[in-house]
Amino acid sequence: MEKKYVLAIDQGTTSSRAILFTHDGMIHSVGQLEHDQIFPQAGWVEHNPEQIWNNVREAVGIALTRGNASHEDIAAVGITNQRETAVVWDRTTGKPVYNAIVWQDTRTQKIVEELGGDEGADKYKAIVGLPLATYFSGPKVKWILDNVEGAREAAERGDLMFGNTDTWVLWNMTGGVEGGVHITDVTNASRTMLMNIDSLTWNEDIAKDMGIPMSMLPEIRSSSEVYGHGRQRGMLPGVPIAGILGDQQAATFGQACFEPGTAKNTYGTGNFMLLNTGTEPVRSENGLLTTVCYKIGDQPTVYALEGSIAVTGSLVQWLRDNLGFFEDAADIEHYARKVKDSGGAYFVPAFSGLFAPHWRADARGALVGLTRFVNKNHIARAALEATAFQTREVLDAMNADSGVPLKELKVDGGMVANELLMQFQADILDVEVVRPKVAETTALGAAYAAGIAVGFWNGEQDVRDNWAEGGRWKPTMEADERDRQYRLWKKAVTKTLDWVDDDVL
Ligand SMILES: Nc1ncnc2c1ncn2[C@@H]1O[C@H](COP(=O)(O)OP(=O)(O)O)[C@@H](O)[C@H]1O
Ligand SMILES: O=P(O)(O)OC[C@H](O)CO
Repeated sequence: MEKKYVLAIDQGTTSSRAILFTHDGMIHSVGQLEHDQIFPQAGWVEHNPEQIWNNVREAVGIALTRGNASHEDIAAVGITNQRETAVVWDRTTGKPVYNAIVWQDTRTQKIVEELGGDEGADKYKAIVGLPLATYFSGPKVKWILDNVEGAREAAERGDLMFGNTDTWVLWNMTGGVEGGVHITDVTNASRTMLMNIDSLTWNEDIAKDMGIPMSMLPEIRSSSEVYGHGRQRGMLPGVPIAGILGDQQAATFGQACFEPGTAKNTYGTGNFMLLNTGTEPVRSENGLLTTVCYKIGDQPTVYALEGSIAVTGSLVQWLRDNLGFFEDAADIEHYARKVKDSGGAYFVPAFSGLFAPHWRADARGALVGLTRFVNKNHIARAALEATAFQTREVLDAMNADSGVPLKELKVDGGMVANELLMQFQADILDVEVVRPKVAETTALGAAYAAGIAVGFWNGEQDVRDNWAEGGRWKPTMEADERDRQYRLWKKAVTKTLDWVDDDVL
């Protein structure tokens, strides 16, 4: 029977999506379920891995039903995921020993400082391409082994497994305790702080420093090959699972950023800009991460520089959920449009400290420039502008590292529906901003990786051919005004630094 679709599973920070894609890269059907955001204390963010797995299954069921499709129509499954979020589970019971610790969680601050010692944040940078920070999986695994009763002993006996959510979903899909495969791909492994960025193998010395037994670590594979098949009792019996990419790398692939010097920026819970740097890892001098972009089968590994911003869309959620500003995230545009500017207010959402290019765990959020003139509309606008300013900081770092200014920026993710933000983004960057027709590039990238592995697509040229422009914003702001606003933004950032003392969370 001829296969009609590739199924992508996008296990994101706020929801899990299942999407069936047709051969021309169009969406056929979607299933999507949100999961709980668990905040046990200030700075802590957790997810329930069992809820995530249940949601993934249900989302797949919905996508199949809505698409009037069965497993027999599906050529392959690709998995993409929120990266760094760490799950530790028991290989004999299949039960997580603790909730997943999410990438935004800052509880490992002390662990990170202790690991760095006199050498500080750059201790492992030459090996793994990353600064020591709470963001990455390794310190989160150490926290679980240090703090969950019996976990370290169980890990040392070889009973525990670690994975980002790609690995957790794949293990369950392929049978769980009944023979599930324990595998991750190079892009996810490059976010753990445990993988040597040049050799693409686990670094035993760093794992030892973090007290993580090697037996917990999944096998590292390419981003596009058959890892296993859907379990017989599941919804996808025998279907090859053939692609894994961290969600930001998947979006880069789905946006056809295959040439060195091409970049995309994804606007979701946070923002993540990736610049393809070719087949050699480039070390940043300006606060960016060196990461694996993708590896297709046995083709050469492609690397990227990444600027990760922790809080962008989640600031919109925060205004909605914590302050009750509006009912729906999209409504922010309605309020922001009521005013011509932010009325002098600048909102620096350093809720998880500041990520790229600052890497300052001691920062906390601040709303500055307030006068009695400022109202709800100005704050809504300042929140959107914060996303654009943070992106400018990252783009400046990328231009400085690469020496070649970016000509245009491809964008995707939930926030790019916001036209006001897109125009302001082009204005503040002084670069054209381009949105593709299919904005679900994350899921699409994972679908391509899987479809290429099984011959459903021939390769990168198919991805290029399917990419189509959906919208473009050109800069219109005067240079003086752009410079003035960006100068004030940078001043606002300085107000957030050095906030956290030992007795402040
Ligand atoms: N029209 C909009 N304007 C501004 N922000 C939006 C809009 N629509 C969605 N968002 C924000 O985008 C995020 C969702 O984007 P999505 O790409 O689905 O996120 P993720 O993959 O991180 O879960 C949410 O944080 C939400 O607040
Ligand atoms: O799930 P998203 O889209 O918020 O992406 C999360 C990133 O992978 C974190 O590094």
